[in-house]
Amino acid sequence: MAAAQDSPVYLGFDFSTQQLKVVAIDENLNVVHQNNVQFDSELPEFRTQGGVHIHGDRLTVTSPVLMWVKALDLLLDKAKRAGLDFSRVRALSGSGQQHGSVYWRRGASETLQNLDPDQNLHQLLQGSFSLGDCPVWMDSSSSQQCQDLQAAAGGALRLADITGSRAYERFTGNQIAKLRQTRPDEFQDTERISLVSSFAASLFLGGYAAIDYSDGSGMNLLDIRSRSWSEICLEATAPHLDRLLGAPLPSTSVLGPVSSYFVRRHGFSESCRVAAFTGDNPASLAGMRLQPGDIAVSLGTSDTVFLWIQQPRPALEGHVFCNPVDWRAFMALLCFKNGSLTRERIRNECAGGSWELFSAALRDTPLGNNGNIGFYFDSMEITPPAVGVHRFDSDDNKVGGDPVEEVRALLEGQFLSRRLHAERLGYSIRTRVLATGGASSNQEILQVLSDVFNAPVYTIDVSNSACLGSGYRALHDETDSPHERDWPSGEIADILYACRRGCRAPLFAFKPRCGHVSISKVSCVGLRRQCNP
Ligand SMILES: O=C(CO)[C@@H](O)[C@H](O)CF
Repeated sequence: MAAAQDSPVYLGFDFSTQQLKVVAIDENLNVVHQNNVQFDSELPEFRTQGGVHIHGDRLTVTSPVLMWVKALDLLLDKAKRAGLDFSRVRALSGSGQQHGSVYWRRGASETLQNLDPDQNLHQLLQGSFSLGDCPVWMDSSSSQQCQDLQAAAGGALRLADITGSRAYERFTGNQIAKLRQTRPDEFQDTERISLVSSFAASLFLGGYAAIDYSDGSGMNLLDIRSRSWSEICLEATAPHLDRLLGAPLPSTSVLGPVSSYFVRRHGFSESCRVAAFTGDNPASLAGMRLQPGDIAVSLGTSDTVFLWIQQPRPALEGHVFCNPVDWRAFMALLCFKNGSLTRERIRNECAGGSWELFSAALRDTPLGNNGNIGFYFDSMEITPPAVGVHRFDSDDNKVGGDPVEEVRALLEGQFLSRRLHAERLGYSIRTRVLATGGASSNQEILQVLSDVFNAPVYTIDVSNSACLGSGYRALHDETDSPHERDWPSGEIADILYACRRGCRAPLFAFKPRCGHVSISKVSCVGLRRQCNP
């Protein structure tokens, strides 16, 4: 549905691991434009694989910050050429892969405030970063710093109680500690540290953007109850770290108007507002408008299982973040590093690189895969901390070669693991599973998910809820003065919607304001196999 040419639009950006995406929505929440830049194929000069560089130690994983900057230049040009009129943009927000960190060189603030509209960002910011290759969420090289932080906090459980998580290698505080110890000159030359989300917001603001509570919860530095930096954690990480981070803000904050650079170079309106950016998973939670009892499964580079909770229950596994929508609430999350990259490897090896053959293999194999299952930790897994490929036959004997039908063995292993770890944390799946992320557009993969979780699976019309959630947040948080807004209570409207299999079934859609986003249901076949990965 094309919006009227002069009606306002709202932009949601997502700086994710493999690509930069944008979704434009109108006031009725209809998607009027979406676009993306794939890092590997469209910016080959950075020579990334899956958007990252995996270093020789197989533990250190980084991404070039200038690749993200150049991707934004490219994306804005692509969107403009495709006809998106930036003067209609009333507000924008966005998300970034969580935990990654960006190190602004001394003097960068001055550069950000005085960008020359005749040049692109990539040229203007060439010398603005004290560290060119940024640690990202796939890094697992900061184990020593994790041990040091846990010792300083009084143990793993104490740290989890303060920050929502025990120490994790990918969490930003431990990465900062490692950088200070191993790259002291670069660290000394740093005047500001951003998350990927607040780095992206800074580009649009023309100045350093605050870290929001929700994404800041993924640093092992923020006290999730007081929503302020934990003194114990800051002191254990680096001296005067609060000055480098700036004060955190509510995720619903409006940070200010877009910078004059975007007005003069890209035709944005001077009144266009920038709402706080947040992490990709918190943005997905906003985009999917979870209801109590829902559980969301994001099938992306990482797979995540997350849900909206009212009270924090930190544990030694999984994470509790401040809620991005309601500052009084929280969100629980489990992260599984071996997600789409592992599915793509098995697609390449067992289905000739074709998703259609991958899906056919799932259609042609029975639930439970005749007892064959596998756990594929191509790189060091986060949940559980394990590595390697482990296949089992129907007698639970470890088998070396490819088990019969490895495609189903992979998916049932992945989804059983996700369900088991969620239930171990007390998050039982009571109503429905909301799926998002790239793989959520594959019907056969969703069917396996539905079977394993023994619950109906719903998807939303765009497989990228983080972008959509950011567009919703831009629409909702836009205000005349930067202050915190409560998210509206969404209406659950009961609508009849032909699910993809043609049957008509009463489904729920959320209907914030006057629009609605349709969702489709994948029927639940029921679980016939229990296995303890
Ligand atoms: O580490 C994660 C969450 O804790 C991942 O889902 C990243 O956010 C992916 F970008």
